[in-house]
Amino acid sequence: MVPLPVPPSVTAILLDIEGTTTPITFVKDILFPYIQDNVEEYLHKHWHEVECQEDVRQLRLQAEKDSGLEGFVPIPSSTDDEAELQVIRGVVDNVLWQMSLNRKTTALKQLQGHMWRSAYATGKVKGEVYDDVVPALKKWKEANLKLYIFSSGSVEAQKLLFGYSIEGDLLELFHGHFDTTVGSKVESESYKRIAEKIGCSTENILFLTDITREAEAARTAGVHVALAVRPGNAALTDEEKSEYQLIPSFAQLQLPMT
Ligand SMILES: CSCCC(=O)C(=O)COP(=O)(O)O
Ligand SMILES: [Mg+2]
Repeated sequence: MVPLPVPPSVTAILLDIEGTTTPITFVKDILFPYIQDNVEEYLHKHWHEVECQEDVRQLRLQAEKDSGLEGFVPIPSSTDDEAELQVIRGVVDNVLWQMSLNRKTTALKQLQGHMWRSAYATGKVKGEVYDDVVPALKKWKEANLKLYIFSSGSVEAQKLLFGYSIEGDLLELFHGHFDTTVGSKVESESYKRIAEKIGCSTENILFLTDITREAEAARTAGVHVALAVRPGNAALTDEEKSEYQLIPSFAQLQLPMT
């Protein structure tokens, strides 16, 4: 295992989830099918609740932006009671359409986070993390590094995954969580905003992710980056392999003075 020295300027480690702390298969084979199988029932059950109506309002706002996209599925806008079933059907179809494209819209991610609550709370689902993750996070925290998550999954979804993980409640390891409300993961500005919110410079942050476009955006902002190479992640080109530091395991990161 080739050690990767953490630059001495780094005081915070920012972590992606899917493909970095957690297998892509957990998201694709467990979390997403849970939404696809339960979204219709969930909407019927919670339709008149404030939170659910706010989720639907956000999905409608997103749908207005998406109307020009190929295959776009609209959400009917009737308030008539009789049409309620049709509106719910429209929301279901819109959610399934967005998921078929693996969209990362904030509206979709908020609804998903709310839906996963009961899956985790009832023990139907437990958040998966790779074996090397918890020992490394503990070591980094002991070395006074601050640990943050940046995922397209909503902050609530992130907290559920780590709060109800196969390794127990891991939330105390993290100083904070960021989602797409701070901006897209493929835009440099998002990383500058995160640094501002943490109260540090971008060069004080090391971002670990499996996606080259995210790494590139972070690097452009002045953030240090390394690419997580995990089983089942998308294959990297030779150019990507030569351009980025690669880490198959968090154990590879070597802290200064260790
Ligand atoms: C943390 S919730 C489940 C993951 C999810 O919905 C997602 O879109 C993963 O995105 P990431 O930015 O962690 O790759
Ligand atoms: Mg990822």
